[in-house]
Amino acid sequence: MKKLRKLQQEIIDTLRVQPTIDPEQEIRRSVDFMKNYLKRIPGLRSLVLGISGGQDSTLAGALAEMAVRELREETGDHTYKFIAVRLPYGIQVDESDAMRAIEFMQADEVVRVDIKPAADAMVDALEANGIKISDFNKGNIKARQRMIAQYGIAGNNAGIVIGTDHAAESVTGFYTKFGDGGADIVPLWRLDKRQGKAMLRYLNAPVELYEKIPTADLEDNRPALPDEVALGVTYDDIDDYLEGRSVDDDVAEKIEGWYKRTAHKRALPYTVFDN
Ligand SMILES: NC(=O)c1ccc[n+]([C@@H]2O[C@H](COP(=O)([O-])OP(=O)(O)OC[C@H]3O[C@@H](n4cnc5c(N)ncnc54)[C@H](O)[C@@H]3O)[C@@H](O)[C@H]2O)c1
Ligand SMILES: Nc1ncnc2c1ncn2[C@@H]1O[C@H](COP(=O)(O)O)[C@@H](O)[C@H]1O
Ligand SMILES: O=P(O)(O)OP(=O)(O)O
Ligand SMILES: [Mg+2]
Repeated sequence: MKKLRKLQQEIIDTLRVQPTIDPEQEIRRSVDFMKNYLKRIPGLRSLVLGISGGQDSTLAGALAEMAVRELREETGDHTYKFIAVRLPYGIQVDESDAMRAIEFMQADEVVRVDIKPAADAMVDALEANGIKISDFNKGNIKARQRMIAQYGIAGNNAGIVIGTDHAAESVTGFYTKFGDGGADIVPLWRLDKRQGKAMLRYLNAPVELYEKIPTADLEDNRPALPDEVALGVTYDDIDDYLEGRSVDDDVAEKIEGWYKRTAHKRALPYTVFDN
């Protein structure tokens, strides 16, 4: 068998990815993590998460709802809740998927905030100062607007914000820094894309939600652009790499290129003590 690349092993160790998982065990692990976190910090009462209609937020939302439901039953405290947040930029073409996801997870509360007015206002204000905002840059402003909305809701509900970052996104830094990357707890961290899929399958989630093509859907000019097109590498290859399988050298180099370029996203802001 081909020996693992040195950086591949380092990445696997850093992101704590397992080559295989037992979906039931990993569901329990994430749910217990969220329950314990809420129990340990006095005053916290809610979990807040944006639901896009994609795979990751469907999984994180279903696990969050399980966590608060179990907490309510175990403690008798009925103030624990999960708030699902719809954050369309105007009209979202796959709105029905998002609502199907919310129905599947049986969210306690649903809040809807259209991020378009705020995102557009920010772009206009910047452009009024002569700063030309590209469509790509605007995409990151949309993602940060979603973060702001979720923190506004958390602040009003003794809540914390859940992030959906997982190993297959973390390795390429495929998220907006302080946008969807801005969160308080990340219950899917350690899992790759197919492992998340296996967990949704175990939970009997609607197939169309976990077989859906992953997209950040941030750009006006390229709506629903598949992550795999933006990245130039498939999730199957990323998952193989993270599970310690051998992949073609050009694939490994692409993944490692993303990993190195996005190191700053996986770190706290740098200080004079950093190297
Ligand atoms: N497909 C889409 O629709 C779409 C649209 C926009 C963004 N995205 C994805 O979201 C992700 C976000 O894009 P991004 O990474 O360009 O933007 P980002 O905002 O997440 O990160 C870039 C910012 O990080 C900081 N930074 C950059 N290099 C740094 C360094 N070496 N040290 C410290 N800080 C540094 C700078 O502030 C820079 O503006 C990307 O993976 C992108 O592909 C997707
Ligand atoms: N349209 C959306 N509504 C609510 N929440 C959203 C929306 N788009 C993205 N999100 C949240 O951001 C993360 C990351 O999305 P990616 O597709 O991985 O870029 C997603 O899980 C939602 O929590
Ligand atoms: O984060 P989500 O829920 O939008 O899933 P995906 O990354 O698969 O689009
Ligand atoms: Mg998505």
